[in-house]
Amino acid sequence: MFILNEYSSSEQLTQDMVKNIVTELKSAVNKRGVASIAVSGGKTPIPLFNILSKQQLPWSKIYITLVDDRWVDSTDDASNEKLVITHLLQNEATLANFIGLKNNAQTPFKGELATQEKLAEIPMPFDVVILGMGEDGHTASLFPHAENLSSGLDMHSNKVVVGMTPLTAPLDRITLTLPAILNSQNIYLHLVGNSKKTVLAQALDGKDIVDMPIRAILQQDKVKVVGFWCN
Ligand SMILES: O=C1O[C@H](COP(=O)(O)O)[C@@H](O)[C@H](O)[C@H]1O
Repeated sequence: MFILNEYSSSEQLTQDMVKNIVTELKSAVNKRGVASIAVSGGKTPIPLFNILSKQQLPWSKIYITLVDDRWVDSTDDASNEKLVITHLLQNEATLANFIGLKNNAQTPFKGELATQEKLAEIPMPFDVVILGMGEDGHTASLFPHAENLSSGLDMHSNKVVVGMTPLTAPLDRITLTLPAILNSQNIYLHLVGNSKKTVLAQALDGKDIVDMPIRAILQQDKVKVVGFWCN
């Protein structure tokens, strides 16, 4: 269940994604009193965060977490938490409830349980999960051929997060597991650039999830996934 929306400008793409996110979060607050969203890190979502942060929403009823983070301090430039603090938890969105994935454990593997306990505060299912994709076919921090990938993909593990040591990128990570990502009303895949479109075509063309973990998102039938792409 994957559809791709293509845009001729990044401004149009951002506007449309923001419109969809605002609609879903407002409707969730109206229905259950609270809403939740899990966002990606990386460079792609920065313009989206800047505009989303200015929207009039009942932010104090909205819970925000990350789909993944590098196991670094939240003041480190490589931290996705730092990115969210700098670009999303600003303007109107300073009132939002943010729960990060990093804790004080020495490694993400040792920190899994404490993060899972923190995340118990988040209203589930997520109303929106925003995913990105790396040029190696990773999404969140589900990395191709990583030692712990099978644990992240296990639909019966009862784990919300797992540690991950990528073979194709630096730094240990913590990531939402596949069942946690799929426990969402909406999944949006945010892609910018021609090279990401080529990688997407490769992902749609094959079946091996260990080669390209994004396939576990694109080729499932539990949740509709909407792609937003522009060059
Ligand atoms: O490592 C990561 O990369 C992906 C893609 O990042 P981008 O810079 O190409 O947008 C991102 O979705 C993920 O959250 C991040 O940790």
